[in-house]
Amino acid sequence: MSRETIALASDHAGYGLKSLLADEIRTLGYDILDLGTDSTDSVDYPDFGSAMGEAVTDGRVTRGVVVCGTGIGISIAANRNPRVRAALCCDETAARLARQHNDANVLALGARLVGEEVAKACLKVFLETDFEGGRHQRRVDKLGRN
Ligand SMILES: O=C(CO)[C@H](O)[C@H](O)COP(=O)(O)O
Repeated sequence: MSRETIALASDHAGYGLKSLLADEIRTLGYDILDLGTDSTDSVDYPDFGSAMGEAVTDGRVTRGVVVCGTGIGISIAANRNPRVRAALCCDETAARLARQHNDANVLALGARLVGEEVAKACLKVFLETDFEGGRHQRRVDKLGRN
């Protein structure tokens, strides 16, 4: 069976955490599509949130992770794409519920706000938790029509 590819995107503030999460994603048994940025040189988070939206829309990936300083800007940028349901998470519970209730397809993290261990825990839960469907499916369907 082929391995799922998980896309990763960050700005300069998220670059370090993105690199760490790339290793973690491979360890968990997935492949990586790295959409940048590639260093801590200052860049603009909308460019990378939008790159994630394009990767989801054109089918290169079904899930991804975005990181900036707070996770706020890059999640706003990613969510401008109608195919993206990016969830900004600060703990494992949020990451689990983002999958179970919202069928989130992009995990957003704030590198300046969450520690590395919390970020790795959020990632693992995000990748390994299924959408519950049922009443939540109706609500997610409505998101797609807005
Ligand atoms: O968190 C962010 C957006 O929500 C950015 O990472 C942050 O604004 C970058 O700031 P600076 O240019 O001062 O490094």
